[in-house]
Amino acid sequence: MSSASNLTSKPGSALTGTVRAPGDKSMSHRSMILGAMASGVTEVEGLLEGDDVLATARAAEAFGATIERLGDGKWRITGQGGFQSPASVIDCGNAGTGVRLLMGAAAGYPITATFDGDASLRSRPMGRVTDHLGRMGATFDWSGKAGLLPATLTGGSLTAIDHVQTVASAQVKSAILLAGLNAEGVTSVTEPEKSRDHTERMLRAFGAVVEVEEDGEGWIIRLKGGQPLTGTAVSVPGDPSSAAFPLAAGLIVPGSSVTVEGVMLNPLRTGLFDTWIEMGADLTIANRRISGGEEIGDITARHSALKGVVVPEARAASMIDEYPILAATAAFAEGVTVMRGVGEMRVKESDRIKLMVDGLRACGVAVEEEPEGFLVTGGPVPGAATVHTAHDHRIAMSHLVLGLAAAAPVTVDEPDMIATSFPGFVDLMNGLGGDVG
Ligand SMILES: O=C(O)C1=C[C@@H](OP(=O)(O)O)[C@@H](O)[C@H](O)C1
Ligand SMILES: C=C(OP(=O)(O)O)C(=O)O
Repeated sequence: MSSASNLTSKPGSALTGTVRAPGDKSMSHRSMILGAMASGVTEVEGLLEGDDVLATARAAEAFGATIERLGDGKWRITGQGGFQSPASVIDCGNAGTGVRLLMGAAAGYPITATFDGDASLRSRPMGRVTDHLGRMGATFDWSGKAGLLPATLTGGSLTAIDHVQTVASAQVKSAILLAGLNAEGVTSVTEPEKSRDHTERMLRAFGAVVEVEEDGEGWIIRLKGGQPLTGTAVSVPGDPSSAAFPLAAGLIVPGSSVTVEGVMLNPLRTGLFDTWIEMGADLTIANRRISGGEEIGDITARHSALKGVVVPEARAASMIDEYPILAATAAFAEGVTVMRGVGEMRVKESDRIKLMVDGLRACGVAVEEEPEGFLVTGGPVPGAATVHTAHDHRIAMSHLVLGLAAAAPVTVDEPDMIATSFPGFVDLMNGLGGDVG
């Protein structure tokens, strides 16, 4: 039985068919923020209309942009070439990307803004961004504990910094680069391990010069302050992090064959697909093409006999949001899947290592927890559990997919959070033949 407070997936039927993944969440946030910072009109197609991005759209409006919804996924942003002080608190909801990038963007302007979010966002570390924005000259007032929302930012008169990343975080890099756009001097971010580069790519599309120097496994990104942005057209491809869920069902439910069209294939986002292929997945990518400055393709996943693997730690940044669904598929693999070097999972919407360990154990899967990782041993998956999701969309979707291939149904609590990144998830899965309700 479905209800507002839970959602259940039942095993039994194969999933077949072709679907489109919702628009990429990272690019959708960035299109709203850059569109609001720019002068003139930005037209976006394929925008993810998930709760996180809608919160960023409201924030962009509060900072002075005009935001219009023209149709499904089609939005127009008319920017004023800068931010003004908002009249009320900027509520970023559940979105780490939204709040961290907005803080970076706002820091460059002589304005004051208070940022807040839901209980999950209030528990996530903001110091990783605000410490560096503070070094550039922004100030933060914390109404509660320092480093945790809510926080009031006063920006303007920034000076460029050279920042060397200690964790591979695109949110930290992006916040610093967006602030650097309105700072005196050249801002640089050195990444010993590359993180997703959507901000750099989109800044260029809006007319900024962003220099990238390869440096061993990583790179150094440099941006001169004082560059204006000009509105442009943005086409948002399908989100690989969302495509992962129907594809995972295709791999683990017997008799299935699922195709997801138009999935972004930026190599800084496709670590999960590489890992599945190493596990023996029948995963094929067809029709590779360029759209909106990114390579995209149509991915087909067929039911496969998977084998456990050791996921290279260096791959973590390219699949950090995908470990929960990887763990769900690893539960059906022969042998052990080792996921280490993923301590960042503990500071996402929930402590995702703990939530996956608890959820998989409740479903009868053998799991070992480590401080910075976890190990899943595959085998028959009994299911027959109610899993606590701590309001985390990816924890919910991962266990619902697992339930489609388990021996007995799996229920998750608080399914409304799925709309954070994947509104329409239930209908999409059921349209393929799944039983989620
Ligand atoms: O920049 C982005 O759009 C994102 C970066 C990642 O976070 P970190 O930068 O904290 O690794 C990822 O987990 C998040 O879902 C989206
Ligand atoms: C971690 C995520 O998002 P954010 O950091 O934007 O809340 C996610 O979508 O899995």
